[in-house]
Amino acid sequence: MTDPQPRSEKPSRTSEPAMIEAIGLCKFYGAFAAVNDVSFRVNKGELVAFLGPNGAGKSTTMKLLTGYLSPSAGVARVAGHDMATDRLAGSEKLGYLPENGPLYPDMTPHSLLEFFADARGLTGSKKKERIETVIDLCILSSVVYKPISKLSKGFRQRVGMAQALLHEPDVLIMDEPTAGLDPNQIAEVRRTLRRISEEKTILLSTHILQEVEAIASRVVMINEGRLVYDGSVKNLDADGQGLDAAFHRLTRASVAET
Ligand SMILES: Nc1ncnc2c1ncn2[C@@H]1O[C@H](COP(=O)(O)OP(=O)(O)OP(=O)(O)O)[C@@H](O)[C@H]1O
Repeated sequence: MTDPQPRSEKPSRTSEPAMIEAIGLCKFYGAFAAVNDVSFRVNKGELVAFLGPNGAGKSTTMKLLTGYLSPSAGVARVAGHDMATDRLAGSEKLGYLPENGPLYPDMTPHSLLEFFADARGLTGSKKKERIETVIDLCILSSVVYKPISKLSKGFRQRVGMAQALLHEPDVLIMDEPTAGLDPNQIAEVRRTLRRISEEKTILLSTHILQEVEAIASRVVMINEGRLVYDGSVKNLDADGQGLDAAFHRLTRASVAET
């Protein structure tokens, strides 16, 4: 089988420590491999886009990295902590925005943030200050006392982001933070991401290739559970045909071989 991986360019921050590491990660459901021997790292300060078609295994990989699922084989590390054996320590450094945003639709953004602040052990003035900071950062002040169930998808995503940022994590893993948003909301989420990416290490999955060009420094791509690209955005489009064409080529490779 030919190797469709043009891993031709080194990430720009190779000297920085790895904050997210997937090492030979596998997740099997019966005989089906949702994630198959996936290895990559995200170094401190990088914003890496995680791409792949529907069903490629992005959410499963992210759940393995966050310790939400345990791997069938391999190791997931966040800030050096093995998420299978040292999840609590890793979780202190990690903010996670799951695919469908925050739960608890009957709560308001404020009560949800209070709930998570309590769960994170934040108290007193620190708790108040962190809640105010993430409300400002994610531009939530106009909806802070409305039930989450009544908020637009864009605001719900931002509530999820605020929750993920509450404990000042160094690392963010975000599963499709712009899914289902209109162009204005996407622009707003992008601005928020740019603001926070100055200080954080971020892995985010997306289907939107323009998103990648707009915000990411590097791309990791999977297809049918396997890594098919790990390199710069620039190199992904080395032949000048555009990112759509590159995505198509890389994610059709294994289909063509079967
Ligand atoms: N609990 C499960 N049991 C069996 N199969 C599963 C389970 N969870 C996921 N899968 C399968 O694993 C594969 C990868 O799913 P995953 O949700 O990780 O893909 P994805 O890349 O995030 O897709 P999308 O872009 O549509 O969200 C899919 O074929 C999915 O049906």
